[in-house]
Amino acid sequence: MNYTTPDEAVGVPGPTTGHHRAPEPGAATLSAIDVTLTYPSSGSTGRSEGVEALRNVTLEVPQGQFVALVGASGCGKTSLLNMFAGLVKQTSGSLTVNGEVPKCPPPSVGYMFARDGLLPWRRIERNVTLGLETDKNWSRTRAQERADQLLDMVGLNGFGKAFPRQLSHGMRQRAAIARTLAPDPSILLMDEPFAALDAQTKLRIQAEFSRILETSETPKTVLFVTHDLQEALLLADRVVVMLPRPGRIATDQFVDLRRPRSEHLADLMFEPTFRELHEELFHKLQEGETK
Ligand SMILES: Nc1ncnc2c1ncn2[C@@H]1O[C@H](COP(=O)(O)OP(=O)(O)OP(=O)(O)O)[C@@H](O)[C@H]1O
Repeated sequence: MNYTTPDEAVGVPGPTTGHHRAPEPGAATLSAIDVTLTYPSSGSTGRSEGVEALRNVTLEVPQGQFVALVGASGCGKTSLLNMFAGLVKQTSGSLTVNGEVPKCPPPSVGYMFARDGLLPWRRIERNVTLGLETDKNWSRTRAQERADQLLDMVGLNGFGKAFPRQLSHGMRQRAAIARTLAPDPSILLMDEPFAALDAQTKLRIQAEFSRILETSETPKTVLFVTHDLQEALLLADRVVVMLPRPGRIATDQFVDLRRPRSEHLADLMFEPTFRELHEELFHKLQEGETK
């Protein structure tokens, strides 16, 4: 899999990047140019004015790149993901996926939430094939083969006939990864997918996920929301730090750690580059909290 180098990254905004090329609207796989999102006022919350969730956000993710979004609660990370998924429309600015206004559900996009979202009455293999059932290109036999292959890939060989309740949390999360990958989406939008896992399981699944991306036949473009700065640095090509009230981008940092990451994920966090980036971005996040 090819990863875009910092010089190839398109229109990376922010004061710390040193990239000053003006972004071409729609050139990247995921493109948000000067996007503002204000949720309308709601009588139920007693607010007369709307909530400005995002202000003047410009974010371009070229094909095959992995971008992690980090930032305090309420800085608009999920809102941005939802806009790329076609679930929410921006108030102003331009936002495209593969050069087009995102539809819902957008083709070639896999969306994974923090909760595994598995259907409890379906066996694991039938959860994995869920997204293939309405697609005429997938016969029942091929879909079953795909489920077997993916369950094997995420280390759940032999658990296809189990129900979600019979699996541990980490196993269900891995099944959810398999389900997200089943239709082979070229774009992955992931909202804290590993947040609820214990540290050891998380590291294992992160390495597994990295390996899946590294060995994928087609390049995957990933936008990944996390509160975990370590996770962001271990997995991503770029880490984007967002600040709240209103949500905006503070820093867009290229992560120059060696690849493939999956082989030595646990070791990377002891490398000087990792520590320096961690410290720098940690302070950025802290600054945001205190403003
Ligand atoms: N449907 C909605 N209607 C009104 N306001 C909303 C809606 N969804 C989100 N908001 C507001 O928009 C802002 C950004 O929310 P969002 O969920 O995008 O932030 P976040 O960074 O993902 O937060 P967290 O890290 O806690 O998940 C918050 O102030 C939130 O209250």
